[in-house]
Amino acid sequence: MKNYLSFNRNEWAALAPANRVQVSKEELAKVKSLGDVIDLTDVHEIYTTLVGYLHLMFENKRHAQADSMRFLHKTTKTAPFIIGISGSVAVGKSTTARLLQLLLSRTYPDLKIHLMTTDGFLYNNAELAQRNLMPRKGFPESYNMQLLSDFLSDVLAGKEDIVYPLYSQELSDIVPGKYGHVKRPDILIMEGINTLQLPESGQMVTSDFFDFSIYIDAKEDLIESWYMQRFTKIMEMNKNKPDNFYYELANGPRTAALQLAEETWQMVNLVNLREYIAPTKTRASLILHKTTGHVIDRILLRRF
Ligand SMILES: Nc1ncnc2c1ncn2[C@@H]1O[C@H](COP(=O)(O)OP(=O)(O)O)[C@@H](O)[C@H]1O
Ligand SMILES: CC(C)(COP(=O)(O)O)[C@@H](O)C(=O)NCCC(=O)O
Repeated sequence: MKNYLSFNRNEWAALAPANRVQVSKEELAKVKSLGDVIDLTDVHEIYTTLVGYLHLMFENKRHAQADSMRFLHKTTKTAPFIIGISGSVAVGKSTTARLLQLLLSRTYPDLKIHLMTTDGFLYNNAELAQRNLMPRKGFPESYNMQLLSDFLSDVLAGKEDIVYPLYSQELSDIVPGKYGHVKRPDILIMEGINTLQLPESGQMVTSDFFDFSIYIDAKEDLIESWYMQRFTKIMEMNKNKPDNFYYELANGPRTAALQLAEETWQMVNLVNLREYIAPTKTRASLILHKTTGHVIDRILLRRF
């Protein structure tokens, strides 16, 4: 990894700017996905520096855009700063994304920050079944990449109100008739397993639109344990909701449910990680490496 600067926790924490944001345990509790505890020390030792660095990149882009427009004698709306977050299923992308949104908006209250996931650009289950792609959910061909690329073009073009489909992990499907709205944010955080993938043909890809990208990295067996824990938690939370995808699993034999989760990890998500997600790691501007207990132990920042 010659093209990355490497920092351990202490070295990274020492770079934190002075304007530290105060976040309470209660606020952090709202960020956690499913009952996990996020350590306040992570906020101080990892995220304060990260938020400061992202703001520097954000300001650089604003100035560069303004200079360029001045030179060209043009006036144009400022395009949003787009941050992509990538990594395996269950590595902690959405948790990190929510934490970044909270901290960026607390540190810079004048900025409008929108958070979204690329899960909404998966084909819905009926369409996946029709294309024989159900066992390939999450793989590149299971996403409508053209729709995602068109969506990002609209975001950068500064369209006023852009709609996008929403995915529900509890339904395990696209939510019919429900949409998210992007309304000219200053910063857009987009998380998803496919955010750093390259296209099969020459079309634009998500990373072409990113100003900064983060890859969350960890050992496979750790991610597997986080996947299994999350699966169990979602199942427990939905054991009384008959409309839910997890309802029958939660009310049947526990060993069968856990076996299904284990098989899904081994045959779908782990294969996807090895073949399509991990190879995109070295395209990221920053790699956050996690160890046991989601503790970030190394930060790699791309130099070129
Ligand atoms: N920093 C963290 N501390 C504690 N638990 C975490 C942390 N980050 C993620 N988790 C837990 O790990 C699991 C996977 O995280 P999640 O954000 O859902 O992953 P992804 O979006 O990558 O699929 C969830 O149960 C989540 O609560
Ligand atoms: C929707 C996903 C592709 C994305 O997952 P995420 O990174 O949001 O956890 C994934 O949750 C998924 O459905 N994978 C297919 C196999 C499974 O059910 O886990």
